[in-house]
Amino acid sequence: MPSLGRLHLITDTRPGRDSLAVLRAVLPMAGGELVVQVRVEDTATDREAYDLARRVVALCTPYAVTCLVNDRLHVALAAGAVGGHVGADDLPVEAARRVLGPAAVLGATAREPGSAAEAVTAGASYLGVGPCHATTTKDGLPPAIGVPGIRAVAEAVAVPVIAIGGVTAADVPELRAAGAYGVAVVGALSGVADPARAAAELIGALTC
Ligand SMILES: Cc1ncc(COP(=O)(O)OP(=O)(O)O)c(N)n1
Ligand SMILES: Cc1nc(C(=O)O)sc1CCOP(=O)(O)O
Ligand SMILES: [Mg+2]
Repeated sequence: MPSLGRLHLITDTRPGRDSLAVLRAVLPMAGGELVVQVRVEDTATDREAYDLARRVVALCTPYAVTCLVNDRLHVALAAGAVGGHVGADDLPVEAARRVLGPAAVLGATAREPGSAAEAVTAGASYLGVGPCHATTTKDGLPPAIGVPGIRAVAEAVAVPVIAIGGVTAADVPELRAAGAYGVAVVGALSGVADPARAAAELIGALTC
């Protein structure tokens, strides 16, 4: 598996957001620490997901930035992404690994140590763990697990733990101390006045 970046930028396709503008701003300063996850609303068509993923892959390739696709692994393969991310409502991790193949990056969502260990056994190369804090970006999430919840999972697995859910640069020192390898964010980069500066702050905190 290619080495994994520590800052995962998840595309924000909510109305009024411009995920490609955010990406264009962040890419030139992010270097190898950036991973971009193409995530579209459940109501988006596969064609819309594919078109966005193709554009994201095209933007990421000159910077050698890893591009993943959330949920829709056929879109990941078709668009030339390096891998995908699955959760409880998506293909099981073991099936996702079969679809993507042994070399792909495969992320899985885990919210507690037991399912985290199972996901790793089934073939996950990293875990997205959360929600760390409350967030308005996504509906229907369980209660926040906080830094202790992130620590519990990080102590249970040997793959990178990516903390997600309401994460900001200010949270990063505590998350790293708890064993998180990196963070995945939507709001901390989308909808801020200066995404490049926000990304620099996050990467600085993740790599110091
Ligand atoms: C890095 C990362 N962690 C968790 C998630 C959430 O995935 P999932 O539980 O499948 O929910 P959706 O994102 O599909 O709504 C993620 N996407 N990325
Ligand atoms: C897409 C997603 N999944 C989560 C989970 O806990 O599974 S939290 C989340 C949204 C993350 O956005 P923000 O950084 O704006 O809080
Ligand atoms: Mg999912």
